[in-house]
Order: sequence, then C-alpha cells, then structure tokens
Amino acid sequence: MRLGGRLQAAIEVLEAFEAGSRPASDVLKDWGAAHRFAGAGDRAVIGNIVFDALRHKLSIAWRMDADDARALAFGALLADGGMDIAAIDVALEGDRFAPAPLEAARRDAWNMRDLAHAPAHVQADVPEWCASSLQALLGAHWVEEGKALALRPPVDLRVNLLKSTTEKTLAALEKAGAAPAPFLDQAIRIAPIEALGRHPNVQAEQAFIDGWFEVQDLGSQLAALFADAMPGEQVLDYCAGAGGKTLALASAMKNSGQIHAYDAERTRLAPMSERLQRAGIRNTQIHASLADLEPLVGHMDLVLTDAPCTGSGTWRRRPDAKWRLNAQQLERRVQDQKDVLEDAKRYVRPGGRLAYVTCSLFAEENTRQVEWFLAANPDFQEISAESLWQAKVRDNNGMSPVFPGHGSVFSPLSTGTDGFYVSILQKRQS
Ligand SMILES: C[S@@+](CC[C@H](N)C(=O)[O-])C[C@H]1O[C@@H](n2cnc3c(N)ncnc32)[C@H](O)[C@@H]1O
Repeated sequence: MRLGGRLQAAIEVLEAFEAGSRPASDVLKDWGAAHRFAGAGDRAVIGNIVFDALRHKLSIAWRMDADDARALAFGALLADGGMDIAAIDVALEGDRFAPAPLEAARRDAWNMRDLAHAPAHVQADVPEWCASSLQALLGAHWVEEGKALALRPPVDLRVNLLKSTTEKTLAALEKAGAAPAPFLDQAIRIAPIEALGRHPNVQAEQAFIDGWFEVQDLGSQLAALFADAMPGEQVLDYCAGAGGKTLALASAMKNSGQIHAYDAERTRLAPMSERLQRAGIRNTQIHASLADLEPLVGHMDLVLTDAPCTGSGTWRRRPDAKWRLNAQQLERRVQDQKDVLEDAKRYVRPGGRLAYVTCSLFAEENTRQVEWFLAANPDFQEISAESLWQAKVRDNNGMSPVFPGHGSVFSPLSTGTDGFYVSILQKRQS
C-alpha cells in the first residue's frame, strides 16, 4: 500500500473507534482481518497514525480547527510522522486509494495557529477534568508532563539475571537497536519509533524464548526495585495479574525465599505459569483463592500491592484509554485501592514492608491514598523515598523522580518512563 491507502485506512479505524466502545488495538485488528492484503509494514504505519492521532487528539484538533477523524489522521502525519503538508500532497497525488487532499481551511489553521495560545489541558493533550488531578501530584510541571505523556514510548526490557547478563542480552538484541537504559544495570531500551517506522518484535527472538529478558517499562522495573525484595524473604504479591512485578521480584531474590502471587481475578493469573517457567523461577507459588493466603497473615516480610488504577501513567502506550476514562471510574478505582490496602496490610509482619504501587499520575490514587492510609494506620510509617532513590539507583545526570511529599513518582518527563507511583510503608515493630 502507498501512504494514501494507509492514511485512508487510519481514518476508517479512527471513525470506527469513535463510533464504538472497543479499544483502538482491537479495532485495528478487525481492520487487519478484513483487509488481508495489507502487510506487516502497512499495519505498522496505520497503527502509528491511529495511535499518534489519539495521543495528540486535543492539540491536533486545536491546530487544525477540526476534530473529525480526517483532521486527526492528517494531523498525526504532520505532528509525529515527520511530514509537512507539501510532502503529504506529493505522496497522495495520483493515488486512487488516498483520501481527498487536506481542506484549505485546515491547511491555513495548521499553518497559523500557535499551540502556545491553547488552553493548558489542550497543550497537555489530556481531558480537561483530569488537569487538577495531574497538577495536584506533579505541580507546576503538569503541562510538560502531559506533553511527554503524549509522545511515543520506547520498548524497555528487563534482563533476567537468573538466565543471562546484560552484556549477553545486549549482544543478542544488537540488530533490534537495543542499548543500555538509564538508572538500572539490568535495564535495556529500544528507542521510540521514528517517523513511519516500527519496533522489532523482540518476543520472537530466541533470547526471549530462552527467558533472558522480559518486556517491562523502566518505571515498572523501578517500582519493583523500590520494594527491595531480598533473597530469602517471604513475599506476597497481592495484585499479581500476569506477573510482571512477580518476575522482577523473583529475579531480585535470586530464586531464594518464597513469593506468593495472588490476584482476585483468576483469569489474569493464567499467563503466569508459562512466564515463570521460561524465566527459570522456582520460588513462586500462584494462589487463586483468598483462603489459601490465611496462613500468611502477619508473616510476610514484604507485601506488594500493585493496585488496580486508572492507568493514566500508561497513556503513551494506550492513548485511547485517556479519552474513555471518566470521573466515576476514577472514584471506583480510589475505593478499590482503599479496599486492597486494607486487605493487604494484614499480611505484613511487624517490621515488614507494604509497597503501594500504581501506574497512575493522579494525586487521588497516590499521595492522597498514602495520607489516608497513614492517618488510619499509625502502626505503619513511610520509608523516605529520597533515600531509596539514592541507595538503589545509578545516577543519570541528576535526573530524578518527582517527590510529592509521600512516595516517588516516575514519569515520562522526570525519569523518561511510564508514569508509576510507589510508596514503601513499614509496619512498626510493636
Ligand atoms: C495493575 S494490575 C497488576 C499488574 C501486575 N502486578 C503486573 O505487574 O503485571 C492490578 C491487578 O489487581 C487485581 N485486583 C483488583 N482488585 C483486587 C483485590 N481486591 N484483591 C486482589 N487483586 C485485585 C486486578 O485483577 C489486576 O490484575
């Protein structure tokens, strides 16, 4: 397919996304199934245009003075696809599958309008109702954080030190563009996609099949590291899901001690066995029933609660979610988080740690929850976030998380990662 056909396909996908309630990735898959002639390269470019359009939906609409799918798709090529209007005109000329050229009014608007004059939430590309939640956590930098949250993300990998080394894994992934990541010796990064390119499928590599690495955002790796799981400890991963954090904890514990991985939704645990096996992890038991956990009450050195959340910190990777989220859903997640913390704290032994983690950048889900928890549970105290950062992380030209009073915030702007929040709460000895 030429660019015109790909652009037209992206417009159709964006229209179908807006008309329904399904995630953009599912709508893209449907399009692919109905257009089998499209190759992997075509699908990658169509996906780039769709995701860029959703990442920059408000700022593109403001600059184009129009917010329909055509405006967003053309705008995505201009904002992120490395093209200007003249280059798009040339690429579309004579292509019978291409959409009609960009309308004169939209060209003029794009050339004249300066985003610096747009409202703050438009510059930040976030729904207006979320602005106060971001500002309350991130302070004066919230607009710049929003902008960074609307950029294409890298692919981050965590080397599984049980099976490989960073040097060996880097060498195995050299052709994929792998390079050392900031902060952590065992982290590898493949830079964000440029223009109309695509990322390599690292999960097809032999090194992945052999368990040398996992795909895991660096923010998630940092959150797991802050939990500070030590070899020999008894650990409960209370919201284990498919095991992203469990695997990181097991690797840090060098397969010694014991991890209990639990999730309230049995189906979410399903991929974990295979992942544990591939990674060579032998110290983890999976529990699908709360009754199984009863003997653990009061005995855990570490309880990790990677709590259900809005996922606002992952909007770089799932930009469709930012336009579907609403205030009622945020309220429900806040209550879920309180319930999880109340349940999970019972398992911590005196002197043990409760690690509270979210992938959200909203104050309600982070600092405010820790304030609420500490007020309601005077037998817990917070471990200094700054001292954890200094003790655990290799310096990277002075780059550091946001420290908003309680806990640490990793974010696209501050640490070049997805948005993650972590606070470590220690149970007093008596
Ligand atoms: C952010 S996800 C976990 C991701 C996972 N830790 C990882 O790193 O891949 C949150 C998980 O919490 C689970 N969950 C929600 N409410 C829960 C509850 N009351 N008790 C335990 N797990 C819960 C959800 O099913 C979901 O899998």
